[in-house]
Amino acid sequence: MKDQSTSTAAALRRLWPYIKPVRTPLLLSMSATFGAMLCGLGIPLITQRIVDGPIAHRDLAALPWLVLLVGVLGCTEAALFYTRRRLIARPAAAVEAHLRADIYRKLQRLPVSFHDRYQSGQLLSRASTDVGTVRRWVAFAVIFLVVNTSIVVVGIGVLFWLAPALGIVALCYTLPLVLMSYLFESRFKVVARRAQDQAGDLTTRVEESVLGIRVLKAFGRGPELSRRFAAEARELRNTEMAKFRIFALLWAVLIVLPELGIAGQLAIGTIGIADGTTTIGTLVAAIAVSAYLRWPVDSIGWLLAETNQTSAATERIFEVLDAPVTITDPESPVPLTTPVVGHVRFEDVRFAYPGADREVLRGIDLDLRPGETVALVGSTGSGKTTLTALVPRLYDVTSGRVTIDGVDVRDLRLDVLRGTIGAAFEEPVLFSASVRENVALGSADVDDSRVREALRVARAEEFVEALPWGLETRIGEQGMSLSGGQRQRLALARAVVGHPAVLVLDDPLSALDVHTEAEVEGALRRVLHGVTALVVAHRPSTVQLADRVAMLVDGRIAATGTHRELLAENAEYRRLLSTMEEEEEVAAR
Ligand SMILES: Nc1ncnc2c1ncn2[C@@H]1O[C@H](COP(=O)(O)OP(=O)(O)OP(=O)(O)O)[C@@H](O)[C@H]1O
Repeated sequence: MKDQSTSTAAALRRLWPYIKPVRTPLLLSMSATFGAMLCGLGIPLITQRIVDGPIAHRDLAALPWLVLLVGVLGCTEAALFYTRRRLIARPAAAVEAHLRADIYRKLQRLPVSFHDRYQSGQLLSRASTDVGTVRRWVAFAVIFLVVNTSIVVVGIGVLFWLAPALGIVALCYTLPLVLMSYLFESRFKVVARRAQDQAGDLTTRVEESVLGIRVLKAFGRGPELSRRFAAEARELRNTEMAKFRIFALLWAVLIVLPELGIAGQLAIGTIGIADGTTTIGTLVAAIAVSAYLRWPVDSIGWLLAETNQTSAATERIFEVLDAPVTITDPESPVPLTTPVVGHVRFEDVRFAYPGADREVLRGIDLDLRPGETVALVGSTGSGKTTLTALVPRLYDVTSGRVTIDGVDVRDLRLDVLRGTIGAAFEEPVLFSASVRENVALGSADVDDSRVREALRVARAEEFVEALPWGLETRIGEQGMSLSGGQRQRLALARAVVGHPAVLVLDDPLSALDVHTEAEVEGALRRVLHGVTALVVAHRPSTVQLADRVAMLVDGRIAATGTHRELLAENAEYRRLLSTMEEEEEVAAR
């Protein structure tokens, strides 16, 4: 139990940098709550005075003052509770906003290898559900945990002051109750974490199904996926049920023990009255105090469970915030001489994905002369995409180096490197934003004329102008649907908008029909003009656009040369090309 409370406390301590800036309103809110609860606790004591004074002596002289005092205490209690709410809203929202911003910023900085490891649903639930859990804890649970525990201590002190025997009875049920709630909350923490993970998995499943709805429909996999989803949802339900069972047991204990305690106090108090050692007013006050303490005592178990859930959420949030950012700016960046020439070299480059025991690239030497377009071909899984990803440092080489104009890409500031390179990927991702924003994403500080120029180069200007709001038309998931070719051309425009010296393109012609391919090919021809480009080619037509071809076999460059040279001299290249042609024919059918 000790270990667990230590780890809960350690996890929650991590929140201190977020809570520190709002500690003053938080403490004021806590004090207001404590003051309000003290007012509530004062009312039974006045009741004692009324019972033992005006009622016992049938003398109403003091009654108006005592009643007025009850009224004043009641109003103060209400005013303080109001103040608590007013004070806490802003700091709790600030903690939530600060955490969320940090997670988002960190997710942007984390390398692609981190995102490979985590499912997007898991990350989404950390940035939304877990952060929400922390906000609720700051706004409510932590305040009431401190205040209610203090009020229980003060209340039991009052009972001892009224009649020690009644105080002992209260202690007898309060201590086991707190102990039991500790036991239950430790079980609850494990189940709560499992439920959070399962909810994350379920979110991923929904997200994937929505994003891949075309594939699922095309292959008629909907019913099967629904069955799998139902099975996972059932698992989550079972975990939630286990959570509720633990909670139900906790509540049963929370109810039965105080009731038994009040029964004991009634018995002992009544005997005291019969003996003349206690007054009726004292017994009434003691029962009222015990009744008033019911909620604070009952709530401790629940608040501890909330605290545990928050600690689990905090651990998950910090798994992201603590993840190492492995691809960073160098300590002493080397500048690129301007204008950038765009001479790209791969020198004995080796690469293995993190955690993989097999190297994907095993000693790549490739020289891309300034302004040259090199097509990268190779059988599926030979490492073409991986090789292109090393240029903008989406991954870092395991050994060897990639240079631009003689400078190792790891010695360049990341913004300089990525400003020098334009990239487009096999799947042209569009964001829910206007055409202009989607294209301008390719470079910082581009104006409309640059966006239009990029659209012109990528042969996208005409269809963009035909969109209902032109450049302002919202596209992406929540906007207008575009055809495959239109998406590819926007992705190309995005790649060239910053006038990059180097382009890395992961087959921008794949997955296009013949007509669209011709359109994008035209665009590509213009895009490639005057820049150094490394283009992954899955189709013979892409190969034709290149000055030179490099063939990847088994993690090494097996041959380089012009398309004609390789066709004439290299049997393996001929074989590869005919496979590519066959695949293209199958795709066209
Ligand atoms: N994120 C990743 N983590 C671990 N292994 C990966 C990752 N991405 C790719 N791989 C593996 O690295 C190898 C090379 O993949 P890569 O995508 O670079 O090949 P490719 O030549 O571009 O293939 P294709 O022509 O099918 O697009 C494959 O065996 C693949 O399974």
